[in-house]
Amino acid sequence: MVFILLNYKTFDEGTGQKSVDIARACRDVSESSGIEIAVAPQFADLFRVSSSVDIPIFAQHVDGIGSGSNTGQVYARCLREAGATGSLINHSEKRMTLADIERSLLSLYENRMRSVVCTNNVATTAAAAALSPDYVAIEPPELIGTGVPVSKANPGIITDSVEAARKINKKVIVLCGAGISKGEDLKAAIELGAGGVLLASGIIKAKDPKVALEDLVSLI
Ligand SMILES: O=C(CO)COP(=O)(O)O
Repeated sequence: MVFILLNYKTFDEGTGQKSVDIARACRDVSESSGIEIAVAPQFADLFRVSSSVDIPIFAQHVDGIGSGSNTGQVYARCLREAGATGSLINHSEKRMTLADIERSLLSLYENRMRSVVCTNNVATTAAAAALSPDYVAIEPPELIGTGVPVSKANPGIITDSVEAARKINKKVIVLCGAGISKGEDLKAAIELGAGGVLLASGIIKAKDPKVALEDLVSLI
């Protein structure tokens, strides 16, 4: 089953009430297409979105900490209480050490939440797969936010990542991201062996996000 995860980053177009409007567009397109579309709004919008729209909601980051003296850190249980059912870990814009990635993953397992570990190349994909997250998302940093789709600019990084992850842990699903926005980008990603995509600006900053989402799923 194809999985689409929409990362809101800190774009104004997905901040505050707009986070709910975009989540509603995702729900509508998910219902009409039958494709799972999840959203990753900012922390402070998680509860707002989960209170309004019934789709899978991810945080953009989680720390591997528990209850206690951890001011300013992001606690998995609090994310779950806010309505999140999963989290990104190690996004290129929020890099972590391997040890911290593992701790964050453990905090998600403990709270029965889904995990997406982002990676920047084939070697880090293999390392992430060894930690058994639900998904690894390969995103070449140089293509993020460019509108140039990874599935066209660097298809080899997707096929090599899928192969590397499969060798280490067959259960891990590989997503890809960076520059994905069109139906042809998603179709190419699936043909290259990805289980779905992680994307942001092409939808969040589109004039009409719902129309952009309809295009994204149109060839699946
Ligand atoms: O970083 C990304 C998603 O997490 C990709 O961003 P863009 O879709 O804007 O290239």
